This record gives sequence, C-alpha cells and structure tokens, in this order.
Amino acid sequence: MVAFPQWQNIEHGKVLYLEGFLSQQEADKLYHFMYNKMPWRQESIVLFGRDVLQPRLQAWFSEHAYQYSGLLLQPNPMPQPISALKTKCEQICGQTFNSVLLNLYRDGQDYMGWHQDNEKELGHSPIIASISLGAERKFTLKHKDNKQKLDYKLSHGSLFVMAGEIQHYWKHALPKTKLVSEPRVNLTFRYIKGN
Ligand SMILES: O=C(O)CCC(=O)C(=O)O
Ligand SMILES: [Fe+2]
Repeated sequence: MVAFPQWQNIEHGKVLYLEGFLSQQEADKLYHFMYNKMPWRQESIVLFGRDVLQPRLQAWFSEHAYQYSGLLLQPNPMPQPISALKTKCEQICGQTFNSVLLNLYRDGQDYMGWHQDNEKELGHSPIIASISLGAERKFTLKHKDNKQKLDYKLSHGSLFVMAGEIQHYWKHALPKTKLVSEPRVNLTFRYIKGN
C-alpha cells in the first residue's frame, strides 16, 4: 500500500499513475476472475442514425442507472472481488465510488475512441480511478485547446486516476495497436449522483 501517492499536476487537472498497485498475484487472480466471470456484452451505440457495435466488450455495476455514450445501463450490485478493489481505490483517492464500468479489449484491434467522461451524473470535476489488467496498452490524454498529448503505458495491476478539471479540458483514448494480440481488462470506478 502506498502511503503518499505522487499526483502529477497537468494543465487543468491532475493524474496519478501507480504501477504495481496490485501485486502480481492479486492482478493475475483478478484478471482471470474478470475475464471469465463477467457478463461481457458488445453494446451498440447509435452513430449518424445507425446502430454500430462498439469495438470492445463492456459490463457495468452500480447502485444507479447510468447513461453512457447514449446507452442506458441498469443498476446492479458489484461482485465481492470488485467491491474489495473499490475499497483499495477509495483509500488512495480519498473519496467513495458507487459504480464501475468494465471494458474488455479482446486484442489490439479493440479500442476506445477520443471522449470525455463528462456526463452530468458524474458531477463537476469527477475523480475516475482506472485499474488495468492483462496486456499493457497505451492510454493518451489530449488537451482540447492546445492539443498537447500525454501518453501513459498502463501495465497489469496498475492504477491510473484522473482528477480535477481534466474532463472539461482534455479528451482521452485507448488507441488501436497492431503490437498487442492479448486481451486487456479495465475497470473504471466512478461516483454517480442519484436522481
Ligand atoms: O480502458 C481504459 O483505460 C479507458 C477506459 C475509459 O476511458 C472509459 O471507460 O471511459
Ligand atoms: Fe473514459
């Protein structure tokens, strides 16, 4: 456990990257649990009036329903291993989370395009805690005004946190890559305000 996490201040926000947040053994165990036991679904979103399958699989646990990229995700409680991980993230972030979005990138062809996590249910300056398991992938932040880019390699068992005003000023993405053929599981813990 890290006593004093080292936040990095960036223009209009701050990030925290903790490699080895989970031990190798914890990360391996959680990866297998997530990969095999989650109700993964390939959701589609409406793009220019047409249903388009998203380039990754997803699952969702929350106390609340959540609108995400035009999808309405229904409430359902977190399984115990995820809830235990949530507690670990809360200790580092100094706030509680009540929801988690899960992403499964089957290989380097699966990706997440440029977006901001700025749904109004997340509040003004949300803290979003992201756990990576499996294949290492590049995660990129791009400033909306000056186009500055920051790249992070998110390794197996790492924690990456976005905080402050990042979701207003920056977009983020997990780009496609030909270099990766193994799956990556990602969990992003969020706090969703109820209605
Ligand atoms: O897979 C990742 O690291 C990013 C996920 C993400 O940005 C999201 O779920 O909103
Ligand atoms: Fe995101």
